[in-house]
Amino acid sequence: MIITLTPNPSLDRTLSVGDLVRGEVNRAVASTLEPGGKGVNVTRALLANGSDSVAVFPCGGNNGRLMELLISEEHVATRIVPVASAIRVNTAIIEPDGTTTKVNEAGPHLSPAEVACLLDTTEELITGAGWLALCGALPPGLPDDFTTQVVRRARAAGASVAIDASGAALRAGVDACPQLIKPNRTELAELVGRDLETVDQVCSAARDVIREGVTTVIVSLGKDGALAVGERCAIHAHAVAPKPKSTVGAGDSLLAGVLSALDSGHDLAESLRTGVVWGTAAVQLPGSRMPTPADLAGVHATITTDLDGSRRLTD
Ligand SMILES: Nc1ncnc2c1ncn2[C@@H]1O[C@H](COP(=O)(O)OP(=O)(O)O)[C@@H](O)[C@H]1O
Ligand SMILES: O=P(O)(O)OC[C@H]1O[C@](O)(COP(=O)(O)O)[C@@H](O)[C@@H]1O
Repeated sequence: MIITLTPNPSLDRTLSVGDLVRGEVNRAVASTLEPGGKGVNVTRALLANGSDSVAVFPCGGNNGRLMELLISEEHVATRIVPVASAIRVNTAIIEPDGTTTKVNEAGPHLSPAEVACLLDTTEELITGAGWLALCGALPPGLPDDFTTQVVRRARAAGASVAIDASGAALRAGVDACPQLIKPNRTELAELVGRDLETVDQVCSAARDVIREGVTTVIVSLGKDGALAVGERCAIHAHAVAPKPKSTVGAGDSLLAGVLSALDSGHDLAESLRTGVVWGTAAVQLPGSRMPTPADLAGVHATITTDLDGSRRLTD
């Protein structure tokens, strides 16, 4: 069982446009509205592929009512913590060449009582679960050490912890030594405080984080695939997306695939391969739709431990 915690969920509006012109009226040629937020997406992907998962998140306001409706239409298993303020709407604008511009709202202020309820609800569910995935930005006003508190409670309950966050929240999470983090290249560069241009530089940054007490670092690299780095290994997996439609949710799908395989007892290489298949399948779906087994069937990932360290990364 994999529990996800999304402290700042969202309604995800994805708009496909012709070439985006700043300062002009741009007409959408297609649009989607989906329940979102990183952990919510991880649970959506897991459930769509037969893995057990429950999404924990705060939900309030008119946006929250719509979120609950969309979530129930998709039969997503949830433990919702009711809050007074409205959850956010995040907008992604996709141009014909795939360029994606995201505008993410800050999200609601949660009261101390609401934060305590979110922590207690999560703690109650993780007892007996294999993994807790703590995913996405923190809403305003939530202390950065929220991440640290979550990791400590999960470990005390015997669950392994995966974090997909950025900035100060990721820093605080790393300080509590989770089993796994899933930064993209930009997030890892921010964490270690230096630019990462090559495979070797990414591996060396991941090893710095591992020396701090994280067991595994999965670095998502867009069209370059993903790297898994552990204390004694570095593995690269890659798959081609011939017809990319939307990268929104690809990182969440990748993390879901990795956790699904790890939770089923697979080794790190097979788990990375699974994650890259799930991430690449998500890229070929509109909006933040999560892949089903039929979507995964056509994707084949290659995997290697013979890394081309000097290779410059493209994304
Ligand atoms: N254009 C693409 N072509 C093929 N695979 C992709 C592409 N973009 C993303 N992916 C796959 O999805 C995964 C997650 O995407 P990425 O954009 O790196 O994550 P994030 O959304 O967290 O920044 C990648 O590791 C890769 O496997
Ligand atoms: O919590 P953040 O960092 O603002 O990100 C939230 C957004 O990320 C998403 O989970 C998509 O994430 P990825 O594209 O990284 O997989 C959206 O559903 C959501 O709008």
